[in-house]
Amino acid sequence: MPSRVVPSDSFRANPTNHHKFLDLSSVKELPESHAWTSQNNDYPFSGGGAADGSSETVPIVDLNSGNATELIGHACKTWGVFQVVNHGIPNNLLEEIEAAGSSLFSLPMHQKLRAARAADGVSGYGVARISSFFSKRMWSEGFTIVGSPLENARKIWPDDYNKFCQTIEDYEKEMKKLAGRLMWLMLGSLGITKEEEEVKWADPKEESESGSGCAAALQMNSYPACPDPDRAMGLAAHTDSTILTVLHQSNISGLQVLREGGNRWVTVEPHPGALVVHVGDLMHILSNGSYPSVLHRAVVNRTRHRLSVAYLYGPPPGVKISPLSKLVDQYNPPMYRPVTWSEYLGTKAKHFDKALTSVRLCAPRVGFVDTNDHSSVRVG
Ligand SMILES: O=C(O)CCC(=O)C(=O)O
Ligand SMILES: [Fe+2]
Repeated sequence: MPSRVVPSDSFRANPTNHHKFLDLSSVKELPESHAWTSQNNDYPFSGGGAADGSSETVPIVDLNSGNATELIGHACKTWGVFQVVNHGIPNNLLEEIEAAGSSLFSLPMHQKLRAARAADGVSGYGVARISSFFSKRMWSEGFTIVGSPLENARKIWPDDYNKFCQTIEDYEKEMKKLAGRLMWLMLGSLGITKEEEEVKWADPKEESESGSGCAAALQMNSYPACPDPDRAMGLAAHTDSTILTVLHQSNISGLQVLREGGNRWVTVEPHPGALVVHVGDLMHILSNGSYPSVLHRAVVNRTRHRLSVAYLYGPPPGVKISPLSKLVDQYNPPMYRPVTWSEYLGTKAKHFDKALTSVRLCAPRVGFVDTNDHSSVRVG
């Protein structure tokens, strides 16, 4: 279990479970409430991967390669996302977490609802957290774990919660190590080392047994097969409010990222054993705008149930995140004001796609493409 949890008040600020639950796996025709049109999203609705005639794909980085730092830095600058292989997470653990997700989401609705996320709660079963910003509903369900999964797992499986909890615990432990390693590779590529006083909070030595004091949450997502996938949206376009996110997707495609320039969605094709890494908004701030936080979404398909598990990695509570001073000089003033994770989550819950702009101190330099200005995304 992560020893510290995500500051929860800000999650509470955005109650999203007010919708009535619909058992998506039993619906034979797409209801109007779930039918999206171009008015619900300003970005090109179709496209993604080979179908659009482009061969451009999200970079895959081998963590064993001698130049992993450079490759990651380049991927972060140009895409804000990459896949990693040879990441050290055992395959059987990836299979186990997927099986844990399957066993949870395939339960009858009444059983999942025993752990429904309360309107003012942080953990549990419910609709996507960003739902309140959209007038149409998404074709997905989720289960959020902040801190121990025990309480909710017990509600769902009163006599049989151990296996689920053990898998979550094992997975989070491994993810924490990997996320820390990835963060240092990302920062290393910007010339930031563990010696820097400013990033001492991220140093594993700062906290004895369980790695750094960084906090995390686990988000399990389920996208049932959909009778009309071209008009449905699994998870609407967003950036993650994290330092970075490590995403495990089942071997069914659905994740798409907006390519720099903002006019093309590219599918992140599942690659055997690979994990997807997103640059989050807080890494964008730390890098003083060098690394864009990737805008992404999940689309659905007609025949197969897709699962994903996102490990949302952030700084310890109370730590102020601001552009690192090594990346700031008279020509590159700090683009953002300092924020804690909790503060930023509160801002995101209020301003959604305008959250980064709302903590911004100065506009990007002339000639610098602001890949993080998503304010043209129409919400709700
Ligand atoms: O299901 C996916 O591929 C994306 C999930 C995601 O973006 C999230 O949980 O933040
Ligand atoms: Fe995401």
